[in-house]
Amino acid sequence: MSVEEGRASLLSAIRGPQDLKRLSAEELVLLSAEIRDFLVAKVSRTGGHLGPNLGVVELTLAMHRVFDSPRDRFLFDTGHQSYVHKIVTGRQAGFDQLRQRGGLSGYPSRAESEHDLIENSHASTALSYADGIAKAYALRRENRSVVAVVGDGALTGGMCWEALNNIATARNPLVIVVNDNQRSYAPTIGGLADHLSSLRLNPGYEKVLDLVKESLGSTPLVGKPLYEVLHAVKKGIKDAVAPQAMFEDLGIKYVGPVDGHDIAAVESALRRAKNFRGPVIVHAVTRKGYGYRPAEEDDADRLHGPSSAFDVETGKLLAAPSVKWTHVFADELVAIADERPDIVGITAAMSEPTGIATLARKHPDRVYDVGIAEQHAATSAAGLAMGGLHPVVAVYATFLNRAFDQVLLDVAMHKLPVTFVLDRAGVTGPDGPSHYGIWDMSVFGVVPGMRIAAPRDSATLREELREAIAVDDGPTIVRFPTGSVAADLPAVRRVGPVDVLTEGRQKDVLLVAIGAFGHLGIEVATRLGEQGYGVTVVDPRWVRPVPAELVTLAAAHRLVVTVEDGVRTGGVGDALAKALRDADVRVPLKDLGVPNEWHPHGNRAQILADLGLTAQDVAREVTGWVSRLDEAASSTESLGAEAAAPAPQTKGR
Ligand SMILES: Cc1ncc(C[n+]2csc(CCOP(=O)(O)OP(=O)(O)O)c2C)c(N)n1
Ligand SMILES: CC(=O)[C@@H](O)[C@H](O)COP(=O)(O)O
Ligand SMILES: [Mg+2]
Repeated sequence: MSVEEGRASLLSAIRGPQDLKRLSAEELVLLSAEIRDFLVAKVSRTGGHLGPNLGVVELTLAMHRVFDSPRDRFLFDTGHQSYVHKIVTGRQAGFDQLRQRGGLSGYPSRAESEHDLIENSHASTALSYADGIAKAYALRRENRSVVAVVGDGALTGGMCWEALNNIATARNPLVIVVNDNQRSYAPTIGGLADHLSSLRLNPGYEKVLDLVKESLGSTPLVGKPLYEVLHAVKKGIKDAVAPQAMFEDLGIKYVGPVDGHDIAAVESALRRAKNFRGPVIVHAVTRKGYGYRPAEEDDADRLHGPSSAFDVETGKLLAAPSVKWTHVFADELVAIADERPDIVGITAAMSEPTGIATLARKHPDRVYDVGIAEQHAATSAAGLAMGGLHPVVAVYATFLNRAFDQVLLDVAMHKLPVTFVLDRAGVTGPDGPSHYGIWDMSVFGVVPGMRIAAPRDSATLREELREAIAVDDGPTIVRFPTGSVAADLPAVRRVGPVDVLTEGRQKDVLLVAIGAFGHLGIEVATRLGEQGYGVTVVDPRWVRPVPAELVTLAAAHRLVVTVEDGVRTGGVGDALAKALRDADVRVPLKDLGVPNEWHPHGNRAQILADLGLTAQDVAREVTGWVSRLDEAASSTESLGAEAAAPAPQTKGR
């Protein structure tokens, strides 16, 4: 059988993990190569997390050969590295629709498979889940293994250490596979990364220990003294060769480092871990993008997550480059930082994706990468502000959710000048519900003293970023969506902070188009204008607290409609409705936005269409509402006319 034929037959014969257990060492090597070919072939057409998954092929195969999923539970921290797990658990066919509406999720999905558990794509959660599950199995006396795969990047997240603290004292059997590929997107930062490299660079003290045991001969333990000698030797060796094996000092056994691409070595380590009756870390050293040269040579992020189809030969995206919201932000931030030495940037392990890297290239001493640690990012920003600087914290909108308390009490309560720039705000899409950035205008809108800006295009992004950074008595947020920036949309006039984008001859509808929905608003006004209705479209620019000028504008119209790329519950529409009530302005308000639900993966445009957030759908809705107002008005008029006219003569009563 040729290698190619050999390859073609192996993967196609894998229907489930049981099929892995009968493979020989040679077949496993062939299968690993075939899986890499499969990953590159499929992800090059759909986009997705290629680098992380190329790095866990052998690791995942070894896990499924040593343990028995789904009886034994597999937890993937962040979940972006679960493609191989999906391939060997019966989902190869789904990869043609990876991350597409109705297709395979890019993360574990309980709806897809009994083998999947954690669906949240936010990092650093797996060990907490694992601690809980292990406690449940202990209490229920269920003899099942819990295996958590956590990346070196995810380990920089605080929750991991909260979990390890508990795992150590709970002492339940629990296998923690540290997938140490030395990178998040960029090389993983911090003391932990240094510690892992110190462990990588030292021969595992287990190996040295084995050498000592061999040199002592296979003398059976003849009693306490010899055991104590051996144990003292082991302690000394550990201190000598793994100077800071902090995991063991925490009370968690450490196995490794092991070559994460050597299936036999990983299996051996996992079997030891499986048989160890307590918490154990298996430190697997892997390479992100392993086996695919364009990924291995990608200095930016080892092809961490190409957002769409790419050329297999080069790894380069096929889509023509466009100006992204992120680029506009990054350029303006550098311009501002050039003018103001007090401006510093913070990223949570996403320097390139958020544009902070652009600032770092110009002012390397004024950028801090805190690791995947958004809570720390917020409160260390508070510290930087207390120290006289104005930090700009750039994160994806969804990731700031976990730092609500820090934003509320460490930043806002102290009235500190920190600007949070939320990229990927609103409906995102391919990464599924836990990546939607739809909560910020509601959640952070309630923070006293917080001011939130939602630019509609490049010009307003630059302008509102400057306005935000100029605020020195409290926090600000500037939020914008994923993808290409909208074409500039000039205002016809400005009322306070509010831009009027167009106005009709009569004031039938005030359409409040928030953020990137400015163009949608203009199109809706055009459609309604064709039906004879006058629509004033405004962009508030600063959306929380809602500008008082919106109340005044509303009072002059028959109907107010708000459209926002965020949840309706507690959103801008809700806040404006409250403002109208408080001002006793009795104009009906209809708020359009994202329902407060879990929305599926797909692409942004499709999802917005599914939610009725298109110009055509909004125009149809508004037409219905305003024509009902007409009907009500005309029936009131006719009722009025009837009331004025003599009552029609009726035959005696
Ligand atoms: C709370 C949170 N912040 C940021 C991210 C974005 N993110 C996704 S994967 C990743 C890097 C993860 O690095 P690591 O855990 O080492 O996994 P690897 O990709 O190296 O396999 C980051 C920062 C996230 N998913 N969750
Ligand atoms: C899991 C992960 O890496 C996410 O943060 C996400 O995939 C980023 O996607 P985009 O940068 O393409 O929005
Ligand atoms: Mg990593």
